[in-house]
Amino acid sequence: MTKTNFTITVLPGDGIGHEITEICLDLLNQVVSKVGGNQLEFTSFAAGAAHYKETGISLPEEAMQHAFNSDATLLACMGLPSIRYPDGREIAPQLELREKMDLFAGVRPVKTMPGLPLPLTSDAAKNLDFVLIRESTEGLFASRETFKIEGEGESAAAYDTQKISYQGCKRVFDFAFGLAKQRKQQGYQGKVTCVDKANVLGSFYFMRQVFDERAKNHTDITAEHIYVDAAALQLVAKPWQFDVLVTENMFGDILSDLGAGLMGGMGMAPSADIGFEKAVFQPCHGTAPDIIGQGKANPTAMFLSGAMMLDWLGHQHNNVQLIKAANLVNKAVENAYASEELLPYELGGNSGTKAITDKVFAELAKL
Ligand SMILES: NC(=O)c1ccc[n+]([C@@H]2O[C@H](COP(=O)([O-])OP(=O)(O)OC[C@H]3O[C@@H](n4cnc5c(N)ncnc54)[C@H](O)[C@@H]3O)[C@@H](O)[C@H]2O)c1
Ligand SMILES: CC(C)[C@H](C(=O)O)[C@@H](O)C(=O)O
Repeated sequence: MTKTNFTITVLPGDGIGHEITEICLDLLNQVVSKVGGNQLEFTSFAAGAAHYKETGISLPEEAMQHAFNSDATLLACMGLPSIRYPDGREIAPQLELREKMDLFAGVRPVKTMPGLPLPLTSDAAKNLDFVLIRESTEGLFASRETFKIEGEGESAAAYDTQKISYQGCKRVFDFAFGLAKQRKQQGYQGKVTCVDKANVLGSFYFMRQVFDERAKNHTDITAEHIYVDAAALQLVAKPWQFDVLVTENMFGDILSDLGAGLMGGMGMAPSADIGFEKAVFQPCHGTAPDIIGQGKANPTAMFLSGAMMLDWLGHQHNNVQLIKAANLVNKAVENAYASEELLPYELGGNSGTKAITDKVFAELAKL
């Protein structure tokens, strides 16, 4: 029997997370009841930098357990630059979730919305549609808790060590090829581009060899490599050449913000961290300390992350209504921007949280 009741762990986090979470839950409830047949049960937990400041704990065990046992987790954003662990690093429990739940594929779509004045003005750039897959459990982030400083004073040196494992590469490359295959059936190029720095670092040469080995199992998909510096150039010069990009954790962190820039800002960029069974959905953006409490937070990335969650749940459970609900959210957002009535603050306009939310709900009601 098809599953119809879904438990969702909700982590509003810090900063603008509190301004975009409730409205996203309202949107998801509305769209799910519109298509009928399913129910979402949300349970919210405090976690993040402010919670750490108050309690000394960034991610309560109860929240972690709930995330492990629920059908999916929806997270807004966490971290505040003024709140840090004693070693100077910021509070970032989203990294713990990715690692402990083995969410190795950070899926970060770059899809532009017609109707927005984007930084790249060529016609091709107005219709970007590619996906960056960020390996999310190892890479340079792997040593974040064990970094060391050797020596003292002017002879001190700090070391972070990158980890690129065979298994870590294999699973994320297979995921990328699988996604390219699915997309090819929908008319996309059928291409995976591995982004590395194999001209300088042995760990990336190792990663490239695993990529080439996995590519042999997917001969219907074009496999290519690009160095990360060249990728940064090409993402600005001709981003439409890409279909699926796959890369190391830190490179993916950086390039996905570049991708957000192509879409019109952080408020437009959704993401999903996906493992073999579990997944966490959250916008790419942070807590935006510069705009907290001003009504300027763009909820679009959160809405689209919620849609990614519905789509993932739909495919996991063979539930066509949830896939339909995801498509409706995507369409409502697209129509909202296509109206040319919205211009988010990040693009120099004055459409804030309320204006964007009202427009998306109005467009959803018409579908
Ligand atoms: N996934 C996450 O939870 C996540 C991601 C990035 C940064 N962070 C944390 O957030 C804090 C701030 O980091 P930052 O300033 O480097 O990145 P940020 O993404 O919070 O902000 C970068 C810029 O984008 C704008 N912005 C971001 N989201 C927006 C939205 N939805 N609507 C409108 N404008 C938006 C901000 O106002 C700011 O000018 C830090 O503590 C950082 O560690 C968390
Ligand atoms: C805040 C930070 C820990 C996080 C990351 O580096 O993964 C963020 O930049 C992201 O892109 O999700």
